[in-house]
Amino acid sequence: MRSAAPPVLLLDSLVKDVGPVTALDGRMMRVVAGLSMTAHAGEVTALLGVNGAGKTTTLECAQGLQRRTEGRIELLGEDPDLAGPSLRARVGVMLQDGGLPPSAHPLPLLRHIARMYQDPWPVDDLVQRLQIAEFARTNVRRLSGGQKQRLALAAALLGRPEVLFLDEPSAGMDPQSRQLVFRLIEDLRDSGMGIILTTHLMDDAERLADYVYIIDAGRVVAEGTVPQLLARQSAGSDDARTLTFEAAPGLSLGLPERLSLSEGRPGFYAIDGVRSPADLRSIAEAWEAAQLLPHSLAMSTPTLEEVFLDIAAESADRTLTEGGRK
Ligand SMILES: Nc1ncnc2c1ncn2[C@@H]1O[C@H](COP(=O)(O)OP(=O)(O)OP(=O)(O)O)[C@@H](O)[C@H]1O
Repeated sequence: MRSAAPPVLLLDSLVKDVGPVTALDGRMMRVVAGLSMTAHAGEVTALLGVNGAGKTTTLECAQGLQRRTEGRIELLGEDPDLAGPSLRARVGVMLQDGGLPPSAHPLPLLRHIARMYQDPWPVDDLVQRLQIAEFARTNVRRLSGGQKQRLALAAALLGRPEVLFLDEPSAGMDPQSRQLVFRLIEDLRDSGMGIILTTHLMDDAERLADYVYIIDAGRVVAEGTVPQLLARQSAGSDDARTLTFEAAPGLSLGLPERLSLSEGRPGFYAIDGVRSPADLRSIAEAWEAAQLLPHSLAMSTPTLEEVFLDIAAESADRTLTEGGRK
């Protein structure tokens, strides 16, 4: 169940047109096409979508960095296009390209930004949590992508924001930096901050997100908690598993209808819909009837990546059908 408290961000039927676009003979292009979502305090809300799905544009409209074409936006209860500096001070933003001055050094930069706030987050604490000391003597221009991201995150947190926007937070990060940043995001969420992030990485969403919106062509095509989205793939049951095994190519098995056999690469099989030990017995009986002992076998639950690919394919089919009907 999602929190009953008012959302920290509400988007209602958001539309954003950009252009005029030369490739469209000077017409406008609809990048966000009626998108609705909410994000709550103490939760990580993830916008998941392929490159170009409209995630960054959506969040830039939400932050008041781009003007919407239509729809309603409430950020901490205010319209970001009409709000003054008091709203900005309650919102932290970490942009994909960092947005940091290239000639600055990390510590003076953080101290300078901290002075803009009445009660800033102590710089030393952020430096320690994000291990910034190890690159403190390097100017922004020479930092690696992951180091820039860590510095940008520290800068976004200095004002102790109530809402934090993160655009692709793990882009360019090595596994250690990613762990560091993810642990901090989890601590921030547990302390009650509302965190909204975009990503096209399923692992990031699976690890961090309390609620996921899957975005395609500027629209929400699926939403839910990660377990809810995974259950969707298993025909509504959280318990269904897939049994994969290797055997000679071109096999056919006499399985009950509820168990479906597919062959991916030749000789690599998957049986979807395995829900009980009785299903395993049916599979073993089918193998026995075919005098087959698999070379290897494994049981797994569907991954968010499989769900995402499935939803993306459904969405593409729908777009084609709708296009065909026009
Ligand atoms: N001002 C603009 N003029 C023309 N096209 C634009 C403009 N702004 C965005 N787009 C296009 O709109 C689409 C959505 O862009 P957006 O950056 O919001 O996607 P995204 O989901 O954040 O992608 P990524 O994961 O690559 O960051 C893209 O195809 C982009 O090229």
